[in-house]
Amino acid sequence: MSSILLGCIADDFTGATDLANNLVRTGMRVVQTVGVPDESLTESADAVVVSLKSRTIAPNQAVQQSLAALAWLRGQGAKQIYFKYCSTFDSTEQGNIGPVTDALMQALGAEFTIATPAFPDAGRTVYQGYLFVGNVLLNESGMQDHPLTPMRDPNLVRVLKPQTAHSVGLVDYRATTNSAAAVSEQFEQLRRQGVGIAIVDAVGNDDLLRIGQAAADLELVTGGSGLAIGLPANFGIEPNAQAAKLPEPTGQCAIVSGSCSRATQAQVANFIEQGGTAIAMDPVALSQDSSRLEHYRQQALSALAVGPVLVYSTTSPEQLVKVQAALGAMQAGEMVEKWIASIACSLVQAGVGQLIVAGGETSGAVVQALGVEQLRIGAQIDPGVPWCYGYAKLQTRSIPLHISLKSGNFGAVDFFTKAFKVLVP
Ligand SMILES: Nc1ncnc2c1ncn2[C@@H]1O[C@H](COP(=O)(O)OP(=O)(O)O)[C@@H](O)[C@H]1O
Ligand SMILES: O=C(O)[C@@H](O)C(=O)COP(=O)(O)O
Repeated sequence: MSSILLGCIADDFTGATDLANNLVRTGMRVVQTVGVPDESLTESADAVVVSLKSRTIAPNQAVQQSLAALAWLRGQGAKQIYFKYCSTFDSTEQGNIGPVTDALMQALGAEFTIATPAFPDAGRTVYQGYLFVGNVLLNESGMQDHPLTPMRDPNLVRVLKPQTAHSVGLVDYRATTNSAAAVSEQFEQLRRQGVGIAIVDAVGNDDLLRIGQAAADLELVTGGSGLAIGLPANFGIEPNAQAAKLPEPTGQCAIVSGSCSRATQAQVANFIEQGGTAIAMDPVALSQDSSRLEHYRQQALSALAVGPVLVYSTTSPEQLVKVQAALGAMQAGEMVEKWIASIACSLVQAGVGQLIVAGGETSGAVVQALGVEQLRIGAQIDPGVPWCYGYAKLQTRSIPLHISLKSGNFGAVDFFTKAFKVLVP
């Protein structure tokens, strides 16, 4: 097996498919693994994205898992390492963006790296170090109400500083809108000043291409998935339509959603408006009476024959606050993830062959419960969200499955209906 070029570590599962999607679109052959594989890669690939579920776990565990992923990727010959986190810089006060970046830098002997969450195709831009989502600042975008990582400061230099032992700097738009040479020059200047991590402005894809070119010699790059569009060219790779071909879809269609992001809320509402069958979970009632889970499961299984069924815990910020007050934020998150994962497994066992999962944490829980080990990346549905293909390993069965892991804030309002149409051959 030939060596891989780019080794990627993603802090959640939707983020991993988002990155894999951008790499495939720029011509790389990509394998996405679920967790760190036990064995060497068995197929040829230009890049491997190791999906972790490390965004909101304790920093020391996130570091440990990321270093294990790094060791495996280096074992596959990776020439450059890419740490992928959310384009909305999702982190708690402790991390995990800072601690994981520090640990990877140390392990790689890297004195300098970049932090580039910008993803203009999905409306995430960075200007003077301030992160915008669409036309509003990060802290006005709904991310201030995120269940696990509320983002209340849009200034990324300020957000990153308390999370890292390195000095944090900024490469601003004057360099990134100018030329790759100007960006390289800024990298050098900051490095000389003792800066270890530079937030990098980017408002358009051309900026990302220049940043990518300037980053060719960095051992480690970090960011959202947008940065990926500028990297394959450094390895002489060009776009190639064949890279996104998947087998034909089979089975019934279902959606499970534990995402409380604004975009998902609108997508759930739209699915219901269009007449789709939707089953709402009530976490507080469920925590008091576990038999409700069986009730939801039976409802979902009976509805499958009629058309795509949606099972969701998606709720408004006001409701979320109430549930979290009753159950605790992290505890509620874990319980809901477990319940949704359990229903997803039943749906797949009952014949669902096309499954959409909304929410990064939720996707991690579902993919792990399904026993999926590896995913191939197919056509993009909306920016940042492709269809993927893999095998669920449930009891003794290996079940082929098309699965789409939708980041909370990604996707058009009709995503839950449109996605299945994209898959039709
Ligand atoms: N109704 C709810 N009450 C409390 N927590 C919830 C509820 N619905 C979902 N959650 C939790 O909120 C978190 C959502 O995170 P995630 O799946 O990454 O989606 P997103 O980031 O789009 O909101 C998960 O841990 C999920 O279990
Ligand atoms: O970079 C992004 O925005 C996504 O790839 C991502 O990581 C989103 O996470 P969730 O909103 O938790 O799905």
